[in-house]
Amino acid sequence: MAAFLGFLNRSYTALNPPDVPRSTDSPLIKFGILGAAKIASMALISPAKTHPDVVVYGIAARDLERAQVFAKKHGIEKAYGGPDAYQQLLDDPQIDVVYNPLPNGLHYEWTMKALLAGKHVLLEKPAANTSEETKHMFSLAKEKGLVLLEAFHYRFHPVINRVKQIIDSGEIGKVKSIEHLFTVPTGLLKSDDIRFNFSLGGGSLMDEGCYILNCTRFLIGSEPISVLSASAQGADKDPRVDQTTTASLSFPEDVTATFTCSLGLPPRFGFIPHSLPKNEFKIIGEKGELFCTFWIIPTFYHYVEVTTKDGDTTKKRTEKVYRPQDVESGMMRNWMGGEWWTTYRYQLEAFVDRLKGRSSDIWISAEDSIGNMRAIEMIYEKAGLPSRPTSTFQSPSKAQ
Ligand SMILES: NC(=O)C1=CN([C@@H]2O[C@H](COP(=O)(O)OP(=O)(O)OC[C@H]3O[C@@H](n4cnc5c(N)ncnc54)[C@H](OP(=O)(O)O)[C@@H]3O)[C@@H](O)[C@H]2O)C=CC1
Ligand SMILES: O=C1OC[C@@H](O)[C@H](O)[C@H]1O
Repeated sequence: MAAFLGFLNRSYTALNPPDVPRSTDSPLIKFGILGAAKIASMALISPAKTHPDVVVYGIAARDLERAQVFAKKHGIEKAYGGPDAYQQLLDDPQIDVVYNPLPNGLHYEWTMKALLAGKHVLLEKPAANTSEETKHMFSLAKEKGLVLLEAFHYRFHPVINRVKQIIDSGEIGKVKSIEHLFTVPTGLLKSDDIRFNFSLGGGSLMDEGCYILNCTRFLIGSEPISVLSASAQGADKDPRVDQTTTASLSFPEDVTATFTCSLGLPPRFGFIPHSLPKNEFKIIGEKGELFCTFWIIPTFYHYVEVTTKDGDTTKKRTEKVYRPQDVESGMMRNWMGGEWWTTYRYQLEAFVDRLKGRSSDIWISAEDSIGNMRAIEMIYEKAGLPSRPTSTFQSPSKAQ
């Protein structure tokens, strides 16, 4: 009962966060959003309400009415609409930071344009369609002295840092393998969803696989050496779009990572439907195992189960980690946070810290983002699928 009430309390507050007073010490950091994307509310607008230094100031949509409706709904001051709306938002001197939740295939063009306009960028995952594009974006950000972050929000939540801490402590022994599942049942996503559009950077590997690869590389602490096997089931409308991908990767020190990601997992035995999305991993070590579920939305629900064997004795314990202080000693010692803080709220805290020149020890570096896209490309190649198309945008910048 207490657990259920805790779940209700956390979920309610996470979805209806208290509006905190704006800071009067320094000018507010003004965010502008490119596109009235579904994820914008959860990933930025809601977290911004509880950050005293931040305001979401502008929204640009291809359709003016859409921008205005979105602005009214979320209390956003400025709405840009029409074919030039995105560039108009970038040209607004009031805006300090651009949030880019456009379809993956447009990440590169609009992040480059935002950086060229002198804006910091919070960029949705995956960073771009290719690793080359990812490299160019980070080179330009560096050249301009701007903050660019690929929004792998889960990395800023205490639970994944606690998992990393358990692994690094040696409690389950040397890691031998890691198995991931990140799937949604068939029918949850409509066939016209951007995730099924090849030129917009669709595919399960781009959408959910990018998280799996980022998490695996983080937990193992190295880059994959090779792809041992990879197979993809193409979507009905376009076989180049992987509806489901299964792959196995080899990492240094004989670690193997296996995963399945899916934008619509077909029914078991052809007729028993999967009712729930899955988001979980199991790490097998020489002395035990660690299982973690719903690491992508841990505020709402998750648990970590650690099983260790000592001779004939098996010990099992379950942890739930919502607060920075639950990550014993180290990494999150000085972090703000709370049980209802979402992954996105923790991410915004770290992003603003960077903008203010305070470097947090949890971050997604340029190398991390580039390495992730490389891993995606390696898997597509092994599965016999093309990488998602390169953008036609030509950057005038020398930082290539
Ligand atoms: N961090 C997270 O937890 C999540 C991240 N994402 C990522 O965020 C991004 C957006 O996802 P999501 O919010 O689900 O997507 P939506 O389809 O809701 O939003 C995409 C936006 O892109 C704009 N757009 C511009 N050009 C096109 C085009 N040719 N076709 C379609 N849309 C276009 C539209 O803006 P306009 O209003 O101008 O028409 C639209 O609002 C993706 O990169 C995805 O991977 C998605 C979900 C969760
Ligand atoms: O970023 C995301 O997180 C959750 C997924 O189910 C979704 O498709 C993806 O875009």
